[in-house]
Formats: sequence, structure tokens, C-alpha cells
Amino acid sequence: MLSDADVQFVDRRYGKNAVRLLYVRREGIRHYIKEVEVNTKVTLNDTRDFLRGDNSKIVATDSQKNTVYILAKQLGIQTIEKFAIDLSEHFLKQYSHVTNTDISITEQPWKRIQTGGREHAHAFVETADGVRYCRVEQQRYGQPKVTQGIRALKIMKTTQSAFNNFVNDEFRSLPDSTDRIFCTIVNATWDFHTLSGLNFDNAWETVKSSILDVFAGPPDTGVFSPSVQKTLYDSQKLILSKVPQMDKIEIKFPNVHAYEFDLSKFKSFGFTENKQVGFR
Ligand SMILES: O=c1[nH]c(=O)c2[nH]c(=O)[nH]c2[nH]1
Repeated sequence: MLSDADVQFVDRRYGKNAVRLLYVRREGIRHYIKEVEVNTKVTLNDTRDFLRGDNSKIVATDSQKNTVYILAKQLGIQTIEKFAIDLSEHFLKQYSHVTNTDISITEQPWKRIQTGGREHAHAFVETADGVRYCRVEQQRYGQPKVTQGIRALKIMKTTQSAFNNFVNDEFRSLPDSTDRIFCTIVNATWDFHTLSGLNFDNAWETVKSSILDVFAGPPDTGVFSPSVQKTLYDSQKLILSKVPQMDKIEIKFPNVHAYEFDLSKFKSFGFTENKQVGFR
């Protein structure tokens, strides 16, 4: 059996995961909603809970969950980033023995229903065009470190994408492709060196629209992509030039493969050899 002196704590964060909350703001007939899922974590200034089973400093995860509901009611949820900062600062202020906080929030992508070409006052549809999330980490006496992200943004283009002239050795089976389907599920995450002059909504929309613009290009002609790598890099460069407060951005464009089915065996239908077959 190890003695406590032999043990080093690497991570002592604990908290409540997946606190679901629907926040409705009613301004006359026009209503606003945020459906969010919040994870709270705090770190305490000593280890008596782990070492001795002394719970006297534990802020129960159940109390953390209640805090999410109480602060949402008291302060509202303007943006998930601001709400995460509010929660973080609350935990640090309320409990002098909390040294660090780590709050992450995911927002469901609700949009207003359009009827008769107009936005509805109180009816919404969940869309599949990207999920917004954020994370706020803060140390006592420190500034909140805000990370924003987008995930589950599935995009596809059916031409103006190629991949060729890559390493050709005994491990290669993929043919060159001069015209392939490019489909991916974007996952991007970024942080800021300052929050000064930053509008969280604008920053998030800028990232999303820049990714879509670089990927798609002009509506009629599109834009040529020689590889996922090049399109990814061009998106990042554009985003970094547009959001000066941004420190760094990580984007993942996993290839969602579309096979071209080999119909050449079905000669009676008039099918001939496929131009290209397989993963592209
Ligand atoms: O754009 C691409 N980049 C790659 O590195 C790669 N690898 C692969 O199999 N297909 C592709 N496509």
C-alpha cells in the first residue's frame, strides 16, 4: 500500500456534468431562448476530502447544479461565454477555499421559425448547422481564460475539390483524384489573449462564416481545394486576420468519405468503367 506521501495529485477538479437548462426571456410578444448544458468544476485548496474523508470543504455537486439555475434566473444568459464567466466568478467569490474553476457550456442550435417570410415571435426550430460551446477556466486572482468552439457543422461540396500528387509508395492504394466530393464535420476551438473589445456572438459568427466562405467560395463557381490541409489553413488565416483578440485556433476537418459505387459489373444497364472508384 502506498503512503499519502507517495501520491501526487495531478488533477483534483470535481463538479456537476450535464446540467440542462432552458432559459426563456420574454420581451412583450417576442421571446428569446437558450437551451444549454453546463458542466461545472472547482478545485479546493486542500486535499482533506480525498485523504481523510473530511467533507467540510466540499461544495456539493448538487449545490453546484442549483447555482446554475439560480444564477441563470438572477443574471440571465446573454451569451454562454458571459454566463460561464458569471458562474466562475461566483464560485471564486462565494467560496474562499476554491482555487480554480472550470466551466464549460454547450448551446443547442435553436433558430426562429420563419413563417410567411417573417421570423416567428416565439416558435423555434433546432437546426443542424453547428453547435456552439465554450469553456472558462479561472484561477483565484486571475482573469478568466475563455475558449470558444463550434462542433457538428457538417458541410459538403460536390466538385472543386481534388487530392493528388501525394506520396506514392508501396503503402498507397488511393488513386489521384481531380474532382471528388469533399465532406466533413467541422470541429473548431479557439482562445483569446484578451477579452477587451470582444463580442462573443460576433467572434463565433465570424469563425463560422469564414469557414463556410473559404470552403464554398462564390455561389456559382465555388473555389478550388487542392486538399483538406490547404482549405483548413486558408480558413484559419482568414479567421485570425478578422478577430484580433484571438490567440490561436484549432480546426479539425475529418474526411467523411463518399464512395463511388462501382456499377461497371452491370453492363446490361449500359454502365461502363467508373472514372474513379473507392475512397477519395
Ligand atoms: O485532402 C486530403 N488530405 C489528406 O491528407 C488525405 N488523405 C487521404 O486519404 N485523403 C486525403 N485528402
